[in-house]
Amino acid sequence: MTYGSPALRRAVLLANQRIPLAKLAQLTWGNVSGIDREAGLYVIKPSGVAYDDLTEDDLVPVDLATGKVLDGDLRPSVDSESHRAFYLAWPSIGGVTHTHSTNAVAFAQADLDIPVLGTTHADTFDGPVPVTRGLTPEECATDYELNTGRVIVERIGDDEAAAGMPAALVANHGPFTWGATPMKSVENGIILEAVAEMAIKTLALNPAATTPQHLQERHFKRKHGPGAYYGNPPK
Ligand SMILES: O=C(CO)[C@@H](O)[C@H](O)COP(=O)(O)O
Repeated sequence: MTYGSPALRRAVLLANQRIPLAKLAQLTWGNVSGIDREAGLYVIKPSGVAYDDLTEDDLVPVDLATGKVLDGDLRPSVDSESHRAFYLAWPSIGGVTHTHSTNAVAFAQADLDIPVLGTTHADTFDGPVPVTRGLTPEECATDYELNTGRVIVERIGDDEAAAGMPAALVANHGPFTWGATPMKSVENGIILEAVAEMAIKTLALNPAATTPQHLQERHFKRKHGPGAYYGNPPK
């Protein structure tokens, strides 16, 4: 029995192959998954496999409820449990991406939210892209990857909030992004890296740079619809 439809496997393969094309990761420092909620599973990039060598058959099917591998000899990405935490928390998402893209990781390592410094950011993210709290020693010692996902869910909030803020930075680690499809989650990773680089350059030119709230909201609602959620969960 093959777990995960050919269409899902194709979508997840193409999304993973977009990571090196968009220069979001060195080596295999990134992974994408996609979910089939009816089947109660998601498929994810296998751990350590080069993007160039990746095939649809290599993708690892994982049981959503238990996190157990359903078939095959390859290990799922080490971040599988983080992906699973998002699928369990947010029913609307269909894909998750994790990368180590340089500028987003710089903000995660600096323990800084990515501020809204222009409409490029506001078009996609409804406020500053948050950095999470650090994991406690206990959270690091047990269920590390699941707890990594949990601190993001804790910081972002419910399904509606996750739609308005499809990204977060894990403190001292790096970005996770999500979306309605696997490819959308990668595209949100591409946008995140772009606005992180723009923010670093903007703040280097003018440390006092800001964007008026009314302009931020206009652009976010223009992109997401007038009724779209706006207002990143308060710290
Ligand atoms: O976050 C990390 C390591 O810090 C991971 O994303 C790895 O960089 C990729 O691991 P695999 O997906 O190959 O297991």
